[in-house]
Amino acid sequence: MPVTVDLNTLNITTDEIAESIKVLLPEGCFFDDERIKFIRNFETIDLQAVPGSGKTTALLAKLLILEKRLPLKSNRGVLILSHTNTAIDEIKDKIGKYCPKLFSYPNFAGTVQSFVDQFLTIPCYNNLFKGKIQRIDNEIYEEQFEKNISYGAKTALHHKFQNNYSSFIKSIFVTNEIGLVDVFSFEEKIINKLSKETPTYKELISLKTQLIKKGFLNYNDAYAFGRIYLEKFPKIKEILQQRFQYIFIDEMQDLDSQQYELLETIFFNDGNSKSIFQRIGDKNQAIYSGEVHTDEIWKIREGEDKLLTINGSQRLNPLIAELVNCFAMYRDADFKVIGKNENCNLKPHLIVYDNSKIKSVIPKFSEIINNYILNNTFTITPKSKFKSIGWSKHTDEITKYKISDYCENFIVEKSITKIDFENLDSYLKKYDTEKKTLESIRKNILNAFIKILRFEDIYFTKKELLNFLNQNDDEQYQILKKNLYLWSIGIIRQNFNDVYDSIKRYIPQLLNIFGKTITSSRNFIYNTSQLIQIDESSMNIKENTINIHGFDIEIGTVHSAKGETHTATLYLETFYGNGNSNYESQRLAEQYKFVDFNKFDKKQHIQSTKMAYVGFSRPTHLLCVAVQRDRYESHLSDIDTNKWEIIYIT
Ligand SMILES: Nc1ncnc2c1ncn2[C@@H]1O[C@H](COP(=O)(O)OP(=O)(O)OP(=O)(O)O)[C@@H](O)[C@H]1O
Repeated sequence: MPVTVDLNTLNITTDEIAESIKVLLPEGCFFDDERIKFIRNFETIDLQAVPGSGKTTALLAKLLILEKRLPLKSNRGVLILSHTNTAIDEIKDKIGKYCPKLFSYPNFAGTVQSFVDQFLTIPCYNNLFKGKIQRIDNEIYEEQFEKNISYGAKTALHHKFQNNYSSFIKSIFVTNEIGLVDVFSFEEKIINKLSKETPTYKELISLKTQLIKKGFLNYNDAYAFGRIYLEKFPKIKEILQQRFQYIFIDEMQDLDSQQYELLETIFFNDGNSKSIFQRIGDKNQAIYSGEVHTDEIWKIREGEDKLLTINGSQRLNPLIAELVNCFAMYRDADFKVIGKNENCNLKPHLIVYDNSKIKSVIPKFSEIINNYILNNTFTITPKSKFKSIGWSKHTDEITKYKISDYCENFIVEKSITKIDFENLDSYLKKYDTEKKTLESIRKNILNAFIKILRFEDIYFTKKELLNFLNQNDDEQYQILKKNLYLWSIGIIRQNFNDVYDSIKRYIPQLLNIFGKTITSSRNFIYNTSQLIQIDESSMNIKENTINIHGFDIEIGTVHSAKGETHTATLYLETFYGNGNSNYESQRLAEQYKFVDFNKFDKKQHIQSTKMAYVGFSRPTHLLCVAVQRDRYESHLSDIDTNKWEIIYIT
């Protein structure tokens, strides 16, 4: 018999909760009272909880239940936001097939960036310029900037900003009232030792104006237009509140300040919003985008019942949870990471290696896992994930450890995340080898074509290009489709050179459709890439994965593991920052000894503790941490062996 509850909870029944449990949780698991309280809550609140507490899972339960109440009255919608496309894809993967309405109009599920682009930036731009934005993309923006800046200004700016050149060119914006301004503050851009009278400063104003007018925006510009839109057309706030009745943001801690302010302004509106706005995450896990947030961006709502928490981690076992607890940066009076996963009771393992044995660390991890599989401590299922993670991908000095020192095959940019390569040849080599589908090769060839077209001042997305040909030139459309198929097959069959030659022969034909010939794209088409090796055998190897004992171990950054659940995690300590004490075991030696983090005045220690907090909190069964022997002996040798298993590689 369904039990109904009060109106604020949308009358969610226990049967509906039970149904969501069936979809989301392993056999025998359930949602306890705290989680049910959140699932049933449809008011403006924050949910803050420790890693693996099931925040995302509880949100999914709420969404599954909401699906049954769609469409909402007055055709209002549900807005689901997260930080990365991967996070949104995971939400869709898990509940998409049960929620046909939730993922279509008038609802919207996407990244914060995509929401801002679609609902603020594009309409604002159309309104102000009556034209079309070509692209909102950092890479294409930089490409256009480089193409149009004079040699003199470029040299002066490179000299001035050196490694910060790329962030500098994305930090400028132009307003009619002031001229060159900072893209975030809208205050006049003062550049040290570059007065407003210099040709370079003047060129910056005209170049930036020109790029804006042509519709080449970077991600920061998108927020600037968002802000302008709200200022010029304040009614838009109400329109968006009316459009979306419910807003859910997962991984809230990863928002940067522009995103935070914009969403607050629209959907909280100083408490006067028509929308229900729920923010879900864990402040202690704010490590997004390489820049670890050290300031507090997420201000928790004031007032009783505005903050919900759920206690206990469903992912972590009590021994791992006790360690993770020490790395938390923000802790209220009753804060504690409590491990509720009783499936496995392994202590965290410390792998202590001699310098010369650094390459044996990941194989050792594999061996440890294998032994636990052999003695049935844990079993492999299709969902099992084993991963080695570290913070630093780059260090300036070769003596300082980064992820690739542990595994020389580690590729910093995985091809699946990078769609912009050096030259045409690299597009043909670097397709998504994990999927090994014709589709991923076809996409890459099309990406190369739209880049070539861009070089020649023709701007299309892949879809737009195909639609254009389909509608305007059926013969060429059929030729391209057939070629794409043949080239993709050719690449799969490893006929790289034939395909490469055939594509080079076809390009003039493609450009000819638009009345163009090969000019600015020449180097891109004919140069061969230095960064990649043309090695036929590499095409069948899964990138950043090794397999020693019959199961895959992924290798990645701590950032890449955010939100993930692993069966076993190996945390590789790496060098980060300037000065001394740059490794986790140096900065956080006390926390390895189960002392709560307390270096609140040290920026780099704060960064390290957040990294370790995220990284150490991934596994359900086994956590291994790799520490080089000298650092172990000078910092950690007195750690409690009742709480750690120590394994030496000498
Ligand atoms: N009520 C539950 N009972 C048992 N297992 C659960 C429960 N809720 C979630 N889990 C499992 O716990 C793991 C972590 O869940 P989830 O990813 O939702 O946590 P999270 O709080 O969002 O994590 P993170 O803070 O790392 O983003 C998953 O494997 C999930 O299936």
